[in-house]
Amino acid sequence: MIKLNAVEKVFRRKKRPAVTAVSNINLTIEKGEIFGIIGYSGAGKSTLLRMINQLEKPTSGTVTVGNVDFTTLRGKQLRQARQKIGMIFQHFNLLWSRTAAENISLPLEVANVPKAERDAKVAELIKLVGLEGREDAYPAQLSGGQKQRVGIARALANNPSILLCDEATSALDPKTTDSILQLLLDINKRLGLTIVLITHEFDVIRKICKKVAVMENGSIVEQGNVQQIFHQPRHQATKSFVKGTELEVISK
Ligand SMILES: Nc1ncnc2c1ncn2[C@@H]1O[C@H](COP(=O)(O)OP(=O)(O)OP(=O)(O)O)[C@@H](O)[C@H]1O
Repeated sequence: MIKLNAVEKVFRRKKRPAVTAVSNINLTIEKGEIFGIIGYSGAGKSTLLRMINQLEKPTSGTVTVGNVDFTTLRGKQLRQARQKIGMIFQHFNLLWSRTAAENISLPLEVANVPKAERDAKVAELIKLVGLEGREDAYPAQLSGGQKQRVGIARALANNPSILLCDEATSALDPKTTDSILQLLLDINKRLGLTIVLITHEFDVIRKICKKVAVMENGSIVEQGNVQQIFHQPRHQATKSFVKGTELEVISK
């Protein structure tokens, strides 16, 4: 379980006014759940997501993962705890000089996993994300969807229990988006992984998420079950996200 308690993030800048990116967030994400956070640009979604794995330190409040208060962790302890949280990105963040297999292997190298074990794990992950035959391709030779599959495999290398997705399908066309969402759903079911995703598209939310939080100006303005929010949006921001979305779901 992930629990955010009264979390706030203020960016203080030299000679310019401070920015409150996130204020007083209280959020509980259950183990094994696919949880979506939706909001327009600047709402504070990325900052909130990055506070879960402490890429951003909250200015105040606590972030608890399992029974561990992540906000108190530093150095080696934090690096070890972070291995249980994988992350994928809108622009994939792959190393262009490494093949697909070498990109996936990277976190295992960092964790000092012996070569034979690394190779076996990479082969297993390549299969899991459907990239058989593309192991030796460089990112420049892969489609957007294939690049994101490499990103997902790399994020899963250290057997995390949580996957954070930062606008993971925003750079992809609708068909490829669906195939990546289907893959995330498969992984969630097969591995029991908790998935937290941020997006500005309600389509993404309704296709795979069970619960959703709507953000505006750094705050959560509405949250709950996706179906319920889809049928009865209360806040103006939620209404505008829901408008125009059809009720069609990838087999959950
Ligand atoms: N490092 C930073 N320094 C100063 N301000 C920041 C920093 N990071 C984010 N902000 C500000 O915090 C607010 C929230 O940004 P954030 O990126 O979390 O929003 P978002 O909802 O993810 O939007 P987007 O999808 O455009 O990234 C914005 O006003 C942004 O300019």
